[in-house]
Amino acid sequence: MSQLSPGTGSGSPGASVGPDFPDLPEATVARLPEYLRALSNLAEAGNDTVSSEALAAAAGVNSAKLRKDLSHLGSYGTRGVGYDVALLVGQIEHVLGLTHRRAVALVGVGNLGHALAGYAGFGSRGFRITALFDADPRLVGKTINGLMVRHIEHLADVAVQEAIAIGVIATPASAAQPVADVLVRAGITSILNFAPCVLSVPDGVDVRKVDLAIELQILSFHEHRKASLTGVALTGVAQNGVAPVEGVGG
Ligand SMILES: NC(=O)c1ccc[n+]([C@@H]2O[C@H](COP(=O)([O-])OP(=O)(O)OC[C@H]3O[C@@H](n4cnc5c(N)ncnc54)[C@H](O)[C@@H]3O)[C@@H](O)[C@H]2O)c1
Repeated sequence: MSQLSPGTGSGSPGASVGPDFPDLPEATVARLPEYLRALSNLAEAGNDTVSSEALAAAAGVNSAKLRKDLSHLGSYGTRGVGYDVALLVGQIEHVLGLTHRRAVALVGVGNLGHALAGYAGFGSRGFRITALFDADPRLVGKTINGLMVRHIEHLADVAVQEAIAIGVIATPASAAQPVADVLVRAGITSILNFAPCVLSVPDGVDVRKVDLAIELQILSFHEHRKASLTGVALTGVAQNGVAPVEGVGG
């Protein structure tokens, strides 16, 4: 991992951000992993510095937003040079708590869980799946990617022994709440839920949800809107002989 230097960006006017960044907007936090991914690619390609415009383009955001986000970290870059890639990687890793790899437990090793357990790419991004659990006796004892599937009833003990930091739920929705309860009782306070349901958890437990169907439904909405705008424009041509407006539906 890179050297940490939070708040030491050149030109930082008094870098008021504290070590825990209590005032970092949630939307900024959500974009930091994108910046980190882009910076890692730039570093791999041999870049020592990067302009805000180039980094913004690589991360898919506008450069004013990127500069504002990075200013929260006390990172302002250097005029005419841009940002120091290694320094910025270190700052973002520090803010995201990625300076040591966190142990992740995956519950439910069916179709989705099996694919997640077999994915080798998490390691380079700060995580390692270290424990697999299922309730199906036909799966318990099997090995996936070098890890043995254990019965969910052993989760509490394993969570303590192996310092599990994050629990991932990939069970059917009907089992997700009881599994979340097991994770919470085991002292795990961060849960990533793939099951299509809302989990009820005590204060202090963070739940994030991944739902491809929701993403597809949002894209469907945009498709629907583009189609109806095109329809309106075409109708305009047919009825009025007026050319459709360019760039609709962006
Ligand atoms: N978020 C997404 O985009 C997305 C995409 C695909 C699937 N999913 C969801 O992911 C979940 C898993 O899908 P799948 O296709 O892998 O299902 P699956 O049926 O193949 O696998 C589910 C696994 O969970 C295990 N399980 C059931 N109850 C359990 C319990 N109490 N404790 C531990 N393990 C238990 C089962 O034995 C099984 O191995 C579903 O909720 C599905 O809707 C989400």
